[in-house]
Amino acid sequence: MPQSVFKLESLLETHEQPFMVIGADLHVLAVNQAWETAFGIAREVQVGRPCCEQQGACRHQRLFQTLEPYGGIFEVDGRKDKKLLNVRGYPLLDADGRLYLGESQSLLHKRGDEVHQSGMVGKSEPFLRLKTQLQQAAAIQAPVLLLGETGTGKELAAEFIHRHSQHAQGEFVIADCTVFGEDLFESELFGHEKGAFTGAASGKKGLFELADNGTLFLDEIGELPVSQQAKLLRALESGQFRRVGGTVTLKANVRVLCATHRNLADMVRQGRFREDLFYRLSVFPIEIPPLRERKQDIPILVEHFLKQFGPLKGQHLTIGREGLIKLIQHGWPGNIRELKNCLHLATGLCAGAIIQPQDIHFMRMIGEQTGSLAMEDVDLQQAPAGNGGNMSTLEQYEASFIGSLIKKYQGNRKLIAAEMNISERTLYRKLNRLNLN
Ligand SMILES: Nc1ncnc2c1ncn2[C@@H]1O[C@H](COP(=O)(O)OP(=O)(O)OP(=O)(O)O)[C@@H](O)[C@H]1O
Repeated sequence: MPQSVFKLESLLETHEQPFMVIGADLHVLAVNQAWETAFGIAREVQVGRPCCEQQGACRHQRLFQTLEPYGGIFEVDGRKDKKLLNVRGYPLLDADGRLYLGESQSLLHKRGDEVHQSGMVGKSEPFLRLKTQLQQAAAIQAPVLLLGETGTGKELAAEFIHRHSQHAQGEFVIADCTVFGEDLFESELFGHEKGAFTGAASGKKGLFELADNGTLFLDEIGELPVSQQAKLLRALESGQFRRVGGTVTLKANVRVLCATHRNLADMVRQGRFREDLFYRLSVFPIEIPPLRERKQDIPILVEHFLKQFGPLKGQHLTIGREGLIKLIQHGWPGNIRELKNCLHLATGLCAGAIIQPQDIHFMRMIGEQTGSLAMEDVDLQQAPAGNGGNMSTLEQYEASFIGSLIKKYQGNRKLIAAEMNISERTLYRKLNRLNLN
């Protein structure tokens, strides 16, 4: 494996979704730990295998030809059974300009016994209020709209409601609305019959059917194209739908939960979200507070994540007092996901069994808030004393990666942003931060 890809592997580990890197020869180059856990296959077995059964006539092959990122729902073979995945593929370039394919593969549905067992952790006032609301939501049937910034735990909250509801024995099906373009939405949600459109070689159940007697979680509902919103509303109101190309009306007993990081009420005012669907979905709105407003949860979250990451190092990990203070002083724009990723990286960088300040690196963002909680409000009792040191390679790595794209595209930001699959605005911020302007 080329040296630069080897370095990428440590970045893969900060990815909480199953993630795979495929080479231009259509063989698997790397997978992360989340992938091993989701599929029950060790990386030693998977690395070096062909990318998929239809190798050569597959989505991976197409990406190497077109360089176009893709998204959608695909069926793949797991160790025990076939699994439905929400897939996103991106072209990746290493520092030497070599092209790879990175694919995130999140499981679309989880049976009761697969649903997150580790649960939600927290003990702050805002967290306990949230938990009470989630318990109330689980006890009734009303549609729930989970609101909150990215990484605050909306998906985990939806799982919590599912697990504590009367639908707990059914499936928990996750539909990521960001992958449904105009064409995909109807066939993915309601299914299609054989021959319904070009490429429909066989009939397929939709997510509504898969979630029968369970819960359908529509994540990022604010991203659903307006043209598709009426179709969703119709199905929610009648509880009935038809597969694309089908003549039979189907019914499914589904609890629907939605989440968004957007202000849907504003979107309604701007005509980007249907008012009738907004009222239908937001009967019980639940706001998930950002981490900066519940910093009292940081010590217990740190302990929780270090318990998960310790075994990766074969060690019981703790954090030094200075390290914990550094975490508490940060604003956490990426919320709990950012904290988790930060600790994952710190686990890798930490030389001993105690995480030190120099092991902790933040992704900096412009306009970041620091939070209003005073240090003395946070219980530091559990933190042992720490010591010092230095280092940071993550930003250098990012800078050299972007530098190679600047060279490749002669500074054309549109093309660079497209290749990195980020907005031009985000690229602009990164360039400023990394002094690449
Ligand atoms: N209270 C919590 N206790 C433990 N882990 C948590 C908690 N809240 C969130 N997490 C973890 O943080 C990560 C992000 O959570 P989640 O995916 O639910 O956020 P989200 O709000 O749905 O994010 P996005 O809007 O970007 O999809 C996950 O790994 C989740 O397990």
